Amino acid sequence: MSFHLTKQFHLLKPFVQTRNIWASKLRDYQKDAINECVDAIKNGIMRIGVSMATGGGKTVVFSSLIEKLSQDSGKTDFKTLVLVHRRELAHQASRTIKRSFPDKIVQLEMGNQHVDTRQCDVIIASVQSLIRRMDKYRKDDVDLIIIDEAHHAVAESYTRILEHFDAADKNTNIPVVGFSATFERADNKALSDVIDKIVYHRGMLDMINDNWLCEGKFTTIKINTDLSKVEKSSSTKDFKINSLSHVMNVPEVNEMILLTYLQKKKENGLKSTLLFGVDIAHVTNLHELFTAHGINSRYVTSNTKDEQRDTIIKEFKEGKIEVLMNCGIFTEGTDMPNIDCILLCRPTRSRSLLVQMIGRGLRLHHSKTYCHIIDFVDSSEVGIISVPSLVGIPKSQGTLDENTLEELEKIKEEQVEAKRLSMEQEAQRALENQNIFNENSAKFKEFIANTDAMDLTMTTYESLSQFFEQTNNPDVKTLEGMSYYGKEQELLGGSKYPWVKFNKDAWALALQKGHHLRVYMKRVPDNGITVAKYTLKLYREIPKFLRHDNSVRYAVKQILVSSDLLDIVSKVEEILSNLYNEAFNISGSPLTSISKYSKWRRDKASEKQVNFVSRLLKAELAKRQGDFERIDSNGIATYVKDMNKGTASDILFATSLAPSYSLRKLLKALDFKMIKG
Ligand SMILES: Nc1ncnc2c1ncn2[C@@H]1O[C@H](COP(=O)(O)OP(=O)(O)OP(=O)(O)O)[C@@H](O)[C@H]1O
Repeated sequence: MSFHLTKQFHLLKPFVQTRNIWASKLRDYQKDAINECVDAIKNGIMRIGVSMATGGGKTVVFSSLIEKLSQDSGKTDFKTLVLVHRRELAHQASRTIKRSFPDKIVQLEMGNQHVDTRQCDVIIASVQSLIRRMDKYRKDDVDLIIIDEAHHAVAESYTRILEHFDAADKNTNIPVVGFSATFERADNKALSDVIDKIVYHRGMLDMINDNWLCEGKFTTIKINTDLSKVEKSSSTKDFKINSLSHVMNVPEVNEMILLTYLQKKKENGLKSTLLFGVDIAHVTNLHELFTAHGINSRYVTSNTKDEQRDTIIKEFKEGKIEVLMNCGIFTEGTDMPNIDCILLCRPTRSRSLLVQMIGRGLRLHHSKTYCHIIDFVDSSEVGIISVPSLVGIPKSQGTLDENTLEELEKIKEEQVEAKRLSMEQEAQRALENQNIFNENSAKFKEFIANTDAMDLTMTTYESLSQFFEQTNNPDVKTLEGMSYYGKEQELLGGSKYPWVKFNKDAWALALQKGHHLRVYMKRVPDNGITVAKYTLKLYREIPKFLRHDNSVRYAVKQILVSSDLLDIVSKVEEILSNLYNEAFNISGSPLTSISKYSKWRRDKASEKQVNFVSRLLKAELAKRQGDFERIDSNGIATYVKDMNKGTASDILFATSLAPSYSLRKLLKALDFKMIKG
């Protein structure tokens, strides 16, 4: 009985308005959608999808598509199966087809209604009923299958039905056309088991811009709940209703919903509000609360009898009910265009559910300019599809208040732009860092090469007098016969460079950018006597981004070991001139800048330095109260007040290497000074 369109697709003609009473009224985009379907089928793409925002008139479109394909088939007994998954959708489809094509025989396969296959043009079947009555149908009984709200079509029951009619794969001979507002969020892989191509898409914003849908104003209200612990269903991944109800159906949240409604009603003169609650208990509690505050509200749940439900819907449409509450009933296929406010009190992780809920309010109606959509979101927003996330705003920046979809799109664009900018900046920074890295590692390599070279080209002074001649050190003669300590004081402490003693047998000289030289003295036995052995080391501070391990701050290079401090000192001279001229790429004669006699060192210490040194000294004094007799915080204050920049930077440098030693020494010196008066 089935008419195999694939064999006759060339017979399909572009859609033209025919005898249907709606045809003259079909909107342009609806005609386009029909033509796209016809074209695809003509080209042998038999399992197709039409994506159209809620309220776009999918029922109207598929009614006309049925008529079109039926006419083109030339068959007098062309039969269409429309698959729906809920009562409202079945009735809506039935109404629309009958109204559009009054001479078509439309029958329902649902509940206690049964189709007479011999004399029916359109079978509207609820999936749940049809699956139990499949024996009644032969596989070629139908010529076209329409799936309403096709994002559900991946469910097993749909597949079984499609298999029964030999329409479960792309080689099907009969077209399968799915309609949905939310294809994009369905599991693509799974959806592709049922649909091969989405041939037409028209989104919510396009429809609003073209005035086919009413503008929404979105407000988010943060409520003090934590949904992160709410259990999730393993199949739908949405919150489990029981668990969600525990968190949402609490007096504080319900009161917040009431107060928000009252406030918005006052501001906007709301007349017809649709509220989505979590479960029957939630809706009942809210109903009680709203009624107690004089609000004319009713509710519909799965327990409400069909007749009663129809009466409530009728009264609501007539404006007799202010707030209509429901849980899971009015999500799809509800056509109540007068809705001017939606209270989303049922947080969801399902994008399609949110789209469907919002869609109820966006139908055009003479009584409203906007539909106010109020979204109650928890503070964590973990995985919740809230209104901002719906339009691609990852996480709402604060809350929304009366934002239109267009504004939300702008917010999204701004965020995308900000993200793009920050990515660009990051890329730029990364590039700069890379350059610095390259430059630094080049410098570092060069530096290492230079220090190696220095080692090789090091001038070894044959004698002290040769050193004195070459360094013009006037103090030379007094060194003879001095103790280690005396020599150190003379050659390092008395040097023209600001060496600091940062530990008992250790001195350091700051170079630049954290790089410094250190001289360590070790007493070693030599032919029965103890002699000093000095080691000169270069500490090169590793740039932070080059550090593999945060505890390793310096690259250390041993430069010279000698028992003669003068060797060390002359080597230092050489290193300094090499370093400052080459490795650090400083032109001119920068050596004076680290000289103890540089002018900058005599300037008064900055306030920051004064405060910092003062804090360090006071903290050290507090730790070692008993060690000093006279020095106190007043003494410290007097000392730091007159401190110059050179001294301050020496103290800070020494304490950066060994925090306590130099502070203790300084306190001791100050204490001594105080005793002396
Ligand atoms: N061409 C048209 N002329 C007049 N009214 C139309 C037209 N198309 C759609 N409508 C009306 O727009 C409303 C929404 O249509 P319909 O219910 O078919 O949309 P839908 O896309 O199926 O929505 P939902 O996804 O919410 O079920 C209905 O009231 C319908 O009568």
